[in-house]
Amino acid sequence: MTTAIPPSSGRETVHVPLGERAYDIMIGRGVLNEATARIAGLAPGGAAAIVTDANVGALYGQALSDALAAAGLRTTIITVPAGEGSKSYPRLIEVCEALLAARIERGDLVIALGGGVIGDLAGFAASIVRRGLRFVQVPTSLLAQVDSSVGGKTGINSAHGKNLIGAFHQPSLVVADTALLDSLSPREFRAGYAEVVKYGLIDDPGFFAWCETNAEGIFGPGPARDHAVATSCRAKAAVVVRDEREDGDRALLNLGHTFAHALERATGYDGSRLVHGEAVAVGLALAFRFSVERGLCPPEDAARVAVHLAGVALPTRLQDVPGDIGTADSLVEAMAQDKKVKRGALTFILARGIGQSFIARGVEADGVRAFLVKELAEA
Ligand SMILES: NC(=O)c1ccc[n+]([C@@H]2O[C@H](COP(=O)([O-])OP(=O)(O)OC[C@H]3O[C@@H](n4cnc5c(N)ncnc54)[C@H](O)[C@@H]3O)[C@@H](O)[C@H]2O)c1
Ligand SMILES: O=C(O)C(=O)C[C@@H](O)[C@H](O)[C@H](O)COP(=O)(O)O
Ligand SMILES: [Zn+2]
Repeated sequence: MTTAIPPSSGRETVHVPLGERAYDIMIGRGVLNEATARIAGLAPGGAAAIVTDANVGALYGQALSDALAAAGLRTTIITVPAGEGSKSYPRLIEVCEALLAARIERGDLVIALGGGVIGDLAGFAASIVRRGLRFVQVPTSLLAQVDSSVGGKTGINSAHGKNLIGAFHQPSLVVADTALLDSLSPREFRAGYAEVVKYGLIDDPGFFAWCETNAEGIFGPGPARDHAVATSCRAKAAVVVRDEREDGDRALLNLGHTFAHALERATGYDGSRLVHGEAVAVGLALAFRFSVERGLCPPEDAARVAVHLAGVALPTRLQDVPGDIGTADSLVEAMAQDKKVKRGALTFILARGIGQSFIARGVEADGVRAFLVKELAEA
């Protein structure tokens, strides 16, 4: 069933001031409708290749293609299977070849229409085809609207680990139409919510408290949802502008991710067991408990984080991940490929409390292993 693009209502624009790579994030219910003219204006008389997955393409692909064609662009739709498995070498080759076959030129556009998988895959393809095509992010999952569509990290997975092959390539525009989230499954909505909560935990305790009070509203189609998306985008944009290529502060956005990525690798990127946002939820809870164990964080704060995440039915313990996730040794082994590793030493994002996260370099693997042994032994 094809779903029409909803009519426009209230909206907000967050600007990402990155010099010649600056762009806007348009946010709100129905904002895609009015954005099509703006997208077409980026490549007048040119072409747009819409890269999407089978689920999102069936819902919104044709409507977006028709709207862009009406605005004057020649359009092509490139569809890959839904799910993390598409962040792979074979799918990357497929998308690159399809872009070339469609004669997408340097002045044309790649449109990533989908969740974070599509944004990462299409963005990476855009960064390498003809040595760089411009791309527009049209994020359709909560996770993509609050996180992955902003900041220019693109890439695919390797058997060695998450996102190990990729490039920084900023989009030219991000269009986050919150009405598109109406068709997202409750499980995927929850997963995206973990990345929303992350911003509060990094440095905004007031936002975390607001999430605790407003979770129900955020999960529904109303102003709380739009506020959560806009606040998240503002928070991410501020960090990215300070440190575009993760030489320092940007690593804070990786709160929970050293654990999360190890778990995703341990589950073979099998979304039926664990999707990224769920892995992040476990990772956030672990990062806070690890911080408590190291005497950094009050136990009440770690408990509050876990209670909130579990309260919206997100996993918070290693035991919540279905199936075999290996041992403390194999998880630590996976962490050795983390991109934050420096001279072989692990880097973690730890916390002195809710909203007081910091970058901890040189964390000994033995301490992490002992912590994981203890966590795995919990009933
Ligand atoms: N680049 C970054 O900065 C960054 C940030 C966070 C996460 N990520 C990456 O993002 C990926 C996860 O993204 P995700 O959670 O969006 O997963 P996803 O792209 O797999 O989307 C989740 C599922 O929801 C479906 N879907 C998406 N939008 C829909 C809609 N509007 N209606 C119905 N179904 C819809 C998809 O088809 C898919 O089955 C991971 O690979 C993660 O590593 C990247
Ligand atoms: O944008 C960032 O920077 C992030 O860390 C956001 C994360 O939510 C996201 O999952 C990102 O892809 C992880 O980055 P990575 O460099 O660890 O792969
Ligand atoms: Zn993430």
